[in-house]
Amino acid sequence: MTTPHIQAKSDQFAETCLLPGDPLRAKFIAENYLQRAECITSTRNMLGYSGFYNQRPVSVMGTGMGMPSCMLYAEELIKDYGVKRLIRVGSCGSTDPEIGLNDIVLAAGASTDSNANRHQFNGYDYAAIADFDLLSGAVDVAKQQKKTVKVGNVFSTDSFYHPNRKLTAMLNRLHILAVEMEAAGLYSVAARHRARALAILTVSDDLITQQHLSGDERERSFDTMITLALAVATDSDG
Ligand SMILES: O=P(O)(O)O[C@H]1O[C@H](CO)[C@@H](O)[C@H]1O
Ligand SMILES: O=c1cc[nH]c(=O)[nH]1
Repeated sequence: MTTPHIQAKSDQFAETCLLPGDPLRAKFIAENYLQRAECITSTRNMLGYSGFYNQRPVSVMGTGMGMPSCMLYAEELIKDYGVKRLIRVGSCGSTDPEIGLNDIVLAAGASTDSNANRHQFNGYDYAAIADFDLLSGAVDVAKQQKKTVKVGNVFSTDSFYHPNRKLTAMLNRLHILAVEMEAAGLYSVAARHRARALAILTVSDDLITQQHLSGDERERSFDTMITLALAVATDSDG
């Protein structure tokens, strides 16, 4: 069975899927990290692949930018393709002076300026949180791999170019570590379907010092995050 947005056959996705916003980052991961990777969907150029890492099946698919796009793909992957673990591998802007370019943030929770979760929750405020097992698994794997990660709250925004000029300072006051555009929506979709989700993020923009990675680096670097996420994805306890 296909969906309007995914042309893969129903059995072609692994139970664990990495989800970068950028479909070309999905291609980069598939071609450089997976064994026997096969492109299984390209509808709207939203590339998705399945292959193996450490002999275990894993998929990777782009979600596009922003919550509406990410939530749509997450919903179809879970409901129509049986994906059970969704690990976002995204870029983010750091809002904490202790966190700089290329640092890794694990989004334990995701605050938001979006109404996307209120639509599902009668207008109430939903506390969007990562799956605890995936999160604690990622912390353990990071320790094994001797990688430093920061764990905390992030801010999922609908506006990359945010109208609030004081946003960074406001988020820092509430100890929010970074800004991105999908985690809050991904977490609510996963929770609604009793799937597991975690956002692992790499800092591409230091919003305090105004240092930025290039577009090419956002597509083709991030080895620290990718190898962490793949180890979590293929963890035998998963
Ligand atoms: O690098 P990705 O995963 O796309 O994530 C971040 O980058 C995009 C904005 O440049 C948004 O999707 C944001 O969440
Ligand atoms: O949403 C995002 C992603 C990367 N960098 C940002 O500043 N914001």
